[in-house]
Amino acid sequence: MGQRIYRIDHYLGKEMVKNIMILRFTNQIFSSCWDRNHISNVQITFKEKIGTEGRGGYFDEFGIMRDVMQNHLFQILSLIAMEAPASLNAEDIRNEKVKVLRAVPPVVDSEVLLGQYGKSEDGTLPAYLDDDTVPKGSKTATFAAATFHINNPRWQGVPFVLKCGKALDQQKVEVRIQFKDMGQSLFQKDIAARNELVIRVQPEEAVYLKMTQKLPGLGMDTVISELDLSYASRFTNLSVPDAYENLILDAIMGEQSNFVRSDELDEAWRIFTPVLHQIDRGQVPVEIYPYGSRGPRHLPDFIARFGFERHLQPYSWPETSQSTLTSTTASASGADSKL
Ligand SMILES: NC(=O)C1=CN([C@@H]2O[C@H](COP(=O)(O)OP(=O)(O)OC[C@H]3O[C@@H](n4cnc5c(N)ncnc54)[C@H](OP(=O)(O)O)[C@@H]3O)[C@@H](O)[C@H]2O)C=CC1
Ligand SMILES: O=C1O[C@H](COP(=O)(O)O)[C@@H](O)[C@H](O)[C@H]1O
Repeated sequence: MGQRIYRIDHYLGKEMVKNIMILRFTNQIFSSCWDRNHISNVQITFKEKIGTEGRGGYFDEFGIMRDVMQNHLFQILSLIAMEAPASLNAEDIRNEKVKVLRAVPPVVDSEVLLGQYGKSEDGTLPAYLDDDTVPKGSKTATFAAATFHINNPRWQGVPFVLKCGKALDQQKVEVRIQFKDMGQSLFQKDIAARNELVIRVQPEEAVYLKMTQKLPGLGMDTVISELDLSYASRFTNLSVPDAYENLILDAIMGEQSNFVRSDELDEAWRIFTPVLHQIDRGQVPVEIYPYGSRGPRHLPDFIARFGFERHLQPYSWPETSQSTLTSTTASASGADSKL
């Protein structure tokens, strides 16, 4: 075996990424349903509101798949999908991450959707090609969605959809685990929405579990609600360290579990390289999307193709609890609340 090198990936220093192993391996409620029998699909999403804004020269050589997906999002995928390591030792953790990546076949072009941002709908925000540092006529993707399959007993048949893009409608990084339908007819599907576990990496770290409840009142109406752990309200006297703060401390302490080992990188490149070469040769179409939108027009169809279902009932989250109960339930049911 050649000499192993270790690479920094600042996403491994983020608080909520470090929380993934704890969430998975200390909570029976999640540990026991973390598999193909319970989970329909997993979405790992990175969205930035700003475009390249003068950094296009650097970005254009690589594109969004190399810039964000192959590294940051793939590290998150490994932590979500790996088996429990034998110990918390750095090598044991990375052995499991490599093992799960070895079960992932190379991504194929028919399961990739690319986009490049154009001007905003109202024409006020610039297109990628308006960035002076971007080569004229560049076809580099600023948005990518791609689906990965893990051929092992835990994950066979569960698509992992990774999405990342610049100049979108929102700023967020999250993992959204969508559970399967209940599979019974006591309550109709339109009122028994799928459970979703959302791990919001940033901004405002949170873990929430979306679930169906009875809407308070005399009837049997339902509402999509959430079990919510928002860091800012739960841990009022603690601060969340910056990713680099965590990693610099790890480096000083000789703690290597949050650094990427070279064989993990080899596996990630094995999975990405064939399609990246096709993209570099211009063989994968790149759709223009407006600055500030959700991304390419075909995105909803793309994620639906891999099993993601939006709730049929609208969902709204009360920023402050109690006093908003009336308006939340009213908007969720679409009915006039009598509370
Ligand atoms: N603790 C907290 O701070 C909590 C905050 N909230 C907030 O409440 C809001 C709503 O919650 P959320 O769980 O996101 O619920 P939503 O019901 O809004 O679901 C969002 C999901 O639906 C997708 N989606 C959005 N629009 C479309 C569309 N037109 N077609 C297909 N898919 C679509 C999103 O994709 P994409 O990701 O690509 O946009 C995302 O995966 C969020 O702002 C959230 O942060 C909720 C619960 C707890
Ligand atoms: O490595 C990179 O990450 C940033 C996003 O990092 P974040 O900590 O702000 O989420 C991204 O903007 C940049 O293009 C990429 O090179």
